[in-house]
Amino acid sequence: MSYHCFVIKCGGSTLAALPSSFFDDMRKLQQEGAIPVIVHGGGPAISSTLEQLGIESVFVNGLRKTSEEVLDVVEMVLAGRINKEIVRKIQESGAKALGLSGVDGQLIQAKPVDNTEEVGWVGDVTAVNAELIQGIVSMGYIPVIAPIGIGEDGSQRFNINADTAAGAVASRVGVERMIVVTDVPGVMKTVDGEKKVLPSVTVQEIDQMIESGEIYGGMIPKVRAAVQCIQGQVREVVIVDGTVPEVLSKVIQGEAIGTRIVKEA
Ligand SMILES: Nc1ncnc2c1ncn2[C@@H]1O[C@H](COP(=O)(O)OP(=O)(O)O)[C@@H](O)[C@H]1O
Ligand SMILES: CC(=O)N[C@@H](CCC(=O)OP(=O)(O)O)C(=O)O
Repeated sequence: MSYHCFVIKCGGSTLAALPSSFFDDMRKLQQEGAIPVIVHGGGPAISSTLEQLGIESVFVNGLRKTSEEVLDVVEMVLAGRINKEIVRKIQESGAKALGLSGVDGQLIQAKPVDNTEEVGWVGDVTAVNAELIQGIVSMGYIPVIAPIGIGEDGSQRFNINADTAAGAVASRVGVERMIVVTDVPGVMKTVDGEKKVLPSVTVQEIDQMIESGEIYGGMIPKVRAAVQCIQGQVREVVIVDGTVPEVLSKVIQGEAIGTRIVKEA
């Protein structure tokens, strides 16, 4: 795939806070020849809809325990409301967007995770229909992908963590870069009693920080997906705060922003 193609993972933590200028920046980059592919989350919206329905949210190691009932809500919220909200915002900026979930065109094929008895219908990605993504971008549309996977038999749906899904799409489409947009300015570490954003982290530092508990919760699947990506073709993964003005352009221009996870020399 094109050298200029990049995956943007938009976290549910920050979607509502993303200013319209974020989407204007995306349109500008596309006009300049970059090719954005979006994979989005929506964890908080799923949890609040479940709460309205009187269903408790349970997480096992950061993954939502997904019963058949929960899976219906996950698909409804991610592939429905959240996906269309992002499509609308991109269209409002003047760019073309096409929303789909991993079920459509068998975009994200998945199999049950190993600890399925604990977490239920949560999936790991087995294949990505990269040709479909290439087709959509060649027509000038920005693909907006909800992280629902489809099993090999074509009938079973799976709930996939959005960071994991974004990492798999980035690796398998063979993009240059993945930008993880979230609600913190990057991977943070307390040094001499002061919380600082790390400009870059190595795979070894990531392992140590998970071990020590300095990286926890929702940051764990992000750094794990980043590590997986950079072991393939992806050159760098950058974790940034989506509310920083022109954050996408800044990352692409190589400005010192957020936390970069790059291949070690
Ligand atoms: N070392 C760390 N640096 C920054 N954030 C961290 C770190 N460890 C854990 N976190 C948590 O990870 C959260 C981001 O993950 P998450 O809430 O799942 O976001 P998203 O919805 O964008 O995927 C941050 O808000 C923060 O609470
Ligand atoms: C298996 C699993 O945990 N899936 C996630 C999918 C959404 C997601 O990952 O959203 P964020 O990016 O906002 O965290 C969930 O059900 O919440």
